[in-house]
Amino acid sequence: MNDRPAEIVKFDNVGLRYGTDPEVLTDLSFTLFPGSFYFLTGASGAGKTSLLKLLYLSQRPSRGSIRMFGKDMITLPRGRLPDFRRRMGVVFQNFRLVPHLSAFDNVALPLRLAGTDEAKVRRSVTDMLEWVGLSHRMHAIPETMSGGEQQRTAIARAVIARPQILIADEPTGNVDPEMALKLLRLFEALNHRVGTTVIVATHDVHLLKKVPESLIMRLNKGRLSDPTGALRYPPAPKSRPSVAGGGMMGAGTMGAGK
Ligand SMILES: Nc1ncnc2c1ncn2[C@@H]1O[C@H](COP(=O)(O)OP(=O)(O)OP(=O)(O)O)[C@@H](O)[C@H]1O
Repeated sequence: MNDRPAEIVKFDNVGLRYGTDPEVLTDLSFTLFPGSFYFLTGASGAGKTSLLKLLYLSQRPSRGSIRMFGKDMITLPRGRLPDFRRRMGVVFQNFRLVPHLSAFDNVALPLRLAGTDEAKVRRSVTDMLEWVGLSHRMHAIPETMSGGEQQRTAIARAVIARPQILIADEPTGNVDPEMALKLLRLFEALNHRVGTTVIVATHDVHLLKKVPESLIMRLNKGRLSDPTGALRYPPAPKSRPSVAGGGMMGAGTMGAGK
């Protein structure tokens, strides 16, 4: 009935150093549960981006154990990484949109890479761009788009393939407070309606209050300030209504536009 693992991420005594430098992440042990909403916070240089890189598998830890989706990521052969990356949506701090592709083609990328039928790609991407309030900008290339439009395109691309986990690095760093709130509502909608686990790194403490049910992980110089991991931990994931049929694609707008 439910093929999701009880936990989506489990770190045990993870450490990370770059080259021969001192560790930038030390003794990280925590669990992320499916369907929960996490903020990762801490001062600049605390290690937020480094922790997210471990999560989206672009960096291997120097020590410790990382399990994701019920599998050991440390011993996973490199060739299997793409399978696992496909389950993740990543919003990078600097968007990383493909500069010569339109908003439409950027958002379509994950579906096309997965070999999705083109008619379905067209339908899904059109729906998704509507969902993020960008129908009128679908043919625009990134350099002609505002920061907020690029950010929403990046978010649409991250969620189009309905990832099991959304990993977002300072996703509101480049937009005004009104847009920041709008984007946060998009993440909440994804979390509520699709059941995606969300982790958002931010140093903006005001954002934390905007999602009352979120769980807060605080990094301090590479350590989680609560040694047990995420603060205000849930004993178990909250149950979410199951998503039938089109799920997010069929959900119409989710408050992204106005
Ligand atoms: N590729 C790298 N090589 C060497 N050191 C690095 C590398 N990436 C990050 N660091 C160092 O690791 C530490 C943590 O950096 P990280 O970018 O993870 O922090 P952060 O909390 O995301 O900071 P910010 O909020 O400013 O983005 C910093 O001291 C940084 O200089």
